[in-house]
Amino acid sequence: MYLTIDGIEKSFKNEKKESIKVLDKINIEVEKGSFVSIVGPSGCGKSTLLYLIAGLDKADAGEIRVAGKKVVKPGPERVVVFQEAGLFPWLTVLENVTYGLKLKKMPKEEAKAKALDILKMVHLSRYVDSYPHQLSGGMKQRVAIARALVMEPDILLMDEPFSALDEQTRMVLHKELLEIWRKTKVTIFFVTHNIREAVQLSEKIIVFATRPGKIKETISVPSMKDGVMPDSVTLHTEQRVLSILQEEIEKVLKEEMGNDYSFKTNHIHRDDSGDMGSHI
Ligand SMILES: Nc1ncnc2c1ncn2[C@@H]1O[C@H](COP(=O)(O)OP(=O)(O)OP(=O)(O)O)[C@@H](O)[C@H]1O
Repeated sequence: MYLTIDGIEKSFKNEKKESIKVLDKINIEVEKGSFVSIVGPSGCGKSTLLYLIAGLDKADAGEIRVAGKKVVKPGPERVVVFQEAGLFPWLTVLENVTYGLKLKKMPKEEAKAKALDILKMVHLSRYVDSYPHQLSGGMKQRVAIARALVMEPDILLMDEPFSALDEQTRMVLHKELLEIWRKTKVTIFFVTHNIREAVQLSEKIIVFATRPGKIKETISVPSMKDGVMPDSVTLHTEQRVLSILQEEIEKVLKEEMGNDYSFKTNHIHRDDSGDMGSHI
């Protein structure tokens, strides 16, 4: 297996200094070149798991391996694309994308050629000399994806990369990300609270239970041989994920609202964008 998450556990201290278990015995195996999403209620530990894979945080127990190597610290072979593009405002698009290659001491011309190739893939060839403030949110996120891909990572970790974008831009970026994924065959681990996004993008969806976060169910998304998934398949898969999550969302609501909890299961719907409101 390309990514192996073996018995991962993680706790954090809350305001009262009590230790709260956030991730409990997480075991996941991801094949090379696959596209896996994690969905689950807000606070179930999706980002925490992603940071552990990135090496940005350390687990209390268990082990993570990517391409056979044990994860002990952050590295360019496990890049993260966050919700905020986080570009350097004083650098142009091209300079932002070549920044990591410069640190790797790649010759300037080689780095430039590589960056231009990737920028073409994300349809930003016309904007190489622009500065981040001159770009839309979607374009900034494309630069962030290009900056990650130029490092030729073993795995691309994406933490709600499109959740700040409007629906139309998100759709365009979904299409582009799938094109990139098919072209580069990069392994993608994608965290989202948007069920439809997970269904449209990934081959496998890992549904998390919450408090503590653990795997509730793993769903394979029917493959799209011609690249286009019929609406009926999307809706059916979304509905399956939603029904698995319903119990978890109710658990969160009950805990947060105590005796005031009066929701009925049929009051929990996703909105038209596939989002689940503030509880997922
Ligand atoms: N550094 C930290 N210190 C203390 N608690 C933390 C820390 N990081 C995360 N937590 C807690 O761990 C839990 C899981 O957080 P995490 O961000 O991983 O959840 P999530 O599923 O990604 O949520 P969301 O969908 O809202 O982003 C939350 O209760 C959060 O408050």
